[in-house]
Amino acid sequence: MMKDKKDNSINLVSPKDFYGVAANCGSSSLPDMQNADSSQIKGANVPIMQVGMHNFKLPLKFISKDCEVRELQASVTGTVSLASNSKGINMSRIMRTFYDFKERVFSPEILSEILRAMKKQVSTSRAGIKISFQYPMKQKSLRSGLEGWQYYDCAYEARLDDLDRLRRLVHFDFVYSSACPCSAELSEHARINRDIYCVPHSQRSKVRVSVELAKGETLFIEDLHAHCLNALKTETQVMVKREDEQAFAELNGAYVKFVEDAARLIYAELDKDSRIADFEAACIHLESLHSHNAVSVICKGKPGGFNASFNDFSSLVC
Ligand SMILES: Nc1nc2c(ncn2[C@@H]2O[C@H](COP(=O)(O)OP(=O)(O)OP(=O)(O)O)[C@@H](O)[C@H]2O)c(=O)[nH]1
Repeated sequence: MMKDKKDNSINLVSPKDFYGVAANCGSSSLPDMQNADSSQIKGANVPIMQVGMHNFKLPLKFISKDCEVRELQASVTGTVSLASNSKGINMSRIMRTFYDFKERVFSPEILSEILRAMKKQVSTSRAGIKISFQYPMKQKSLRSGLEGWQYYDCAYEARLDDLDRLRRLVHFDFVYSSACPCSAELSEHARINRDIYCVPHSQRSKVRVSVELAKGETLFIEDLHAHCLNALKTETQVMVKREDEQAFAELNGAYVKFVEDAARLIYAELDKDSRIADFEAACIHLESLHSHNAVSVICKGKPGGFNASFNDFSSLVC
């Protein structure tokens, strides 16, 4: 629809003309504000650390440890650096570059190819990408022999810096039950000394494990799940009959844990895996005793790696 300047009437552009105009224009003859000269920069003419797209969604293929390919919904965030004197980036090129890979099977390995293509297409010195997805795994019940699907919040992340150094990270959330060791002791004390029956407090808890892969190494989601289960034992259950519930109660009795214990148990597990160059684990226990949560963060402490910078845990609440 175009406004006729003379008599203020509105000219309706016919569909033929509309597409004709569009076909003749092409984006090359359209204004290109993102590539305007530095006189068009508003505010301070300084570099920008990250600029790009957050949370665009598309179906992607992921491969399991037993080589099964699954199509899952993914949410992608891709950003690049922007130098001073540059007004803006060609924003669509981040998504268009990513779409060039959309038929590929995704694992941490492919991210470096995508980042190199992003740096080239957007002519930038740094690039970063994070692909978040929910990964399904079958969980066997503790005693009844049944099974059910459990979904895990995961993400593959990678960054390519100015010197083309690559960091590849895998993030994995593991939800578990934490029975309090102090409450367990106090309950036993009341039973033995005053014949009082008590139930120690326990609560749903979560650990977000972020691991940096060693150069040339890979890790499957199933590997991180195995590490968390070996460390914490009391994963929340899917298919539960009474015999499974009794088994779960026994498991919690055998593996009581403070939020400090959870962090150190995960540390001990991840520290053994040579495929992991660095890691951070953030734990949150949604306390049923308190009106607040108990939290902890632990990291391997590789120089220049995760430094357990202050975590406000807001993104961790189950
Ligand atoms: N840089 C930038 N672009 C934005 C922003 N918000 C919306 N856009 C739009 O992103 C759209 C796509 O940008 P481009 O990738 O440059 O589109 P294009 O110029 O047709 O793509 P090329 O042909 O690759 O140059 C443009 O219409 C921008 O106006 C923003 O905050 N920053």
